[in-house]
Amino acid sequence: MAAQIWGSEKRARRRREISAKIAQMPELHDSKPLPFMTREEKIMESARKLTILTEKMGQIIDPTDPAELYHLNNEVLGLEGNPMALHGVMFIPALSAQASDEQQAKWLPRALRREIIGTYAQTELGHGTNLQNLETTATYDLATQEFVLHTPQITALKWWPGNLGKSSNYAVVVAHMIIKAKNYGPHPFMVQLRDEKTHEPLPGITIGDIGPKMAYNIVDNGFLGFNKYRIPRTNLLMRHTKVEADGTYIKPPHAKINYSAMVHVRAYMLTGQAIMLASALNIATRYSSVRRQGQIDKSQPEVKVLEYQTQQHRLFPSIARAYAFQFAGAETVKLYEHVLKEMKSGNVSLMADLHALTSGLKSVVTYQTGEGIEQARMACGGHGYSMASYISEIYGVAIGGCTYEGENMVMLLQLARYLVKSAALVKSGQSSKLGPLVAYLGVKSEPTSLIDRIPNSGFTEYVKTFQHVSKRQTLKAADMFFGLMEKGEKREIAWNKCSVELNRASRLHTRLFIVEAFVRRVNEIADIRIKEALTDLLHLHVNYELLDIASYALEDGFLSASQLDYIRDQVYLYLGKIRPNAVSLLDSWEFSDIELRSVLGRRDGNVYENLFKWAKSSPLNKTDVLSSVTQYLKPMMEKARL
Ligand SMILES: CCCCCCCC/C=C\CCCCCCCCCCCCC/C=C/C(=O)SCCNC(=O)CCNC(=O)[C@H](O)C(C)(C)COP(=O)(O)OP(=O)(O)OC[C@H]1O[C@@H](n2cnc3c(N)ncnc32)[C@H](O)[C@@H]1OP(=O)(O)O
Ligand SMILES: Cc1cc2nc3c(=O)[nH]c(=O)nc-3n(C[C@H](O)[C@H](O)[C@H](O)COP(=O)(O)OP(=O)(O)OC[C@H]3O[C@@H](n4cnc5c(N)ncnc54)[C@H](O)[C@@H]3O)c2cc1C
Repeated sequence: MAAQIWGSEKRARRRREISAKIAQMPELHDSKPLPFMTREEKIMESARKLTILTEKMGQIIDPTDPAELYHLNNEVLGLEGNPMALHGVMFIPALSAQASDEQQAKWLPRALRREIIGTYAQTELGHGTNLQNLETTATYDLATQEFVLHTPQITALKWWPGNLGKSSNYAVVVAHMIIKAKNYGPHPFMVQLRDEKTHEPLPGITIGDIGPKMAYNIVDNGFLGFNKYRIPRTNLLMRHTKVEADGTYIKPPHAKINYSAMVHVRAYMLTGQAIMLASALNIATRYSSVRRQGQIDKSQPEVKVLEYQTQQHRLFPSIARAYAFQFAGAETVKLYEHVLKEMKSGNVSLMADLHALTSGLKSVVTYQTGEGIEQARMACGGHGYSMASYISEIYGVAIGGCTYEGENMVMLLQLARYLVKSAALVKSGQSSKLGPLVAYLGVKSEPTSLIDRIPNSGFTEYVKTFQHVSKRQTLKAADMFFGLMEKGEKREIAWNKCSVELNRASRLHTRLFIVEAFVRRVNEIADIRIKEALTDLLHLHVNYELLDIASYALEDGFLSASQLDYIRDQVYLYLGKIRPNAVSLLDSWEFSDIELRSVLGRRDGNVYENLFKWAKSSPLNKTDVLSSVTQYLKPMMEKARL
């Protein structure tokens, strides 16, 4: 099963080898539990480990393999981030995709050797989503052949970029490029921020940390202002766009090609989300098979809480989602790598499809991951609320994904644009022009679902039902939009008035894609036992998801009330079937105790003894009487006693 999760037997084996090596290297372990450290201590600890990794990484992993890098990162540095997180996740990908060969030769080896640390600075205090209204400017000075970066007012300060505050000395900065008074829109520039020897900010640069956040507090998200700060013309990233010495602008082959660093993270982050969801569920499911509370049969001893159907209903559909996200994520990364290769050789025809797909997936996956982790926390009762579970940290980090790389609602609306265009093709009889991901929009569906009548259809009837509801909602939302415009409403106003319905279509379309990716994977599996276990999980997934969106299928009678009962019964049936495999389905992800960082989720199940040990190690327990008591509470009580 680990081979299914991680993509191949070799990958699963490599993960085990890497974990085993790390287990033997105490210098790479947390020196104490992260929840007991201050933010400064955590950053220090993380930087300490980073320097060891820079020396020894080659002995542990293949540093050119993103999956191995990511595993090493999760084990050693953890999911709260690190002082170089953006260096690997966005700075290097931005240079790789957007810098010319010559620029790459100059900067990439330095970045890869870690001579310099970089980040990706785009969002501003006043604008993040709406890139067209970013305020930072890069004005070309023809006389000196330099760009002058400037922050015209406080709202134009770069705000949020990870590791910008304190750690990075370089950044890819997105600014509006102005040449001879003409604004060419946002473009990426390579900018040195700090002196390479002293790490002091360079003159003309105001920079710092934006303060603590809900999670991710090892990352120094920062602010940055420019005061007429000059960089050479050749610091504009020029793989796709060029500016010649005389100010001539050569436009890129696709208007949004400079957005590739965002698409990179959107494609890769799905796996990250699946891992976080599976981690939280691993903790909750292991704990649920240790925790005994109450009796189902009063004549019997207390049961493991995992025996309760409500507990299973709370956890198991999310286990299925974690697998589904992992499989959909693997497909998306493959597609992304393909499109990136094509883009490098000038073929940009697949960019729109990739953008639409990653926008929808990013939104649905982060939202449902957040939901699943929160349920996992509650499933652990009181101990879930303790930082000893580590679930609250996982939750805080995971839901950051609902916001970064494009706020979820906004990204769903991006997918909706693509769906509406596709609906227009269907309506104008041009279904043959639909791309493969939306081809179903042009296919006539049956009058009713056959889910309960052809139960062994290999999930075909389920897929058809998802297709039906997605198609219907897409065409309905598109009709609403076109209808408003026909009545004379301006396009943007009409769009806004339909946007809730449009986003519903985007979610349904994305959920269909996730189901299809799960079905595709299960169909490929040769090993009978693995196939059986995953088929059960897929049954739970399709029934649970369908129940969740049933109103869309009920309203036009595609599903009947009795079919809904059938679907509900299937959910209960598969909860019971999955119960014996539940812990194994999560243990198969092979998270080490080092990586999980959870007292509740330990592999050995020795929860209570370790919770007590953990509590005793709390800094508050270093002394029996705190100074807050001697200074304030004791005098107060004494005064009251007089
Ligand atoms: C050993 C230690 C090492 C540690 C490192 C580990 C390394 C591991 C390496 C690899 C593994 C990676 C694993 C990653 C795991 C994930 C971890 C996550 C870590 C957390 C990091 C967080 C970092 C966060 C960063 C950011 O948030 S950066 C800022 C992101 N900002 C946004 O996303 C802004 C959102 N806004 C937009 O995208 C746009 O403004 C817009 C909403 C799309 C609108 O754009 P605009 O220009 O205004 O467009 P319009 O003119 O309206 O036109 C729309 C038009 O354009 C098309 N379009 C838009 N975008 C694209 C695109 N990207 N591609 C193609 N087409 C695009 C769109 O479809 C429209 O087309 P139509 O008009 O035809 O409809
Ligand atoms: C943990 C974290 C890490 C980050 N790292 C980086 C980084 O490394 N580099 C970087 O540059 N940035 C980074 N960001 C910033 C991030 O990319 C932005 O916060 C994000 O893109 C959302 O933009 P915003 O904050 O402007 O939200 P806003 O756009 O102001 O969103 C506020 C609300 O307005 C709604 N809204 C906005 N526009 C529309 C619209 N057109 N239609 C409908 N509704 C709309 C949204 O849906 C939301 O409900 C990070 C953010 C976080 C939380």
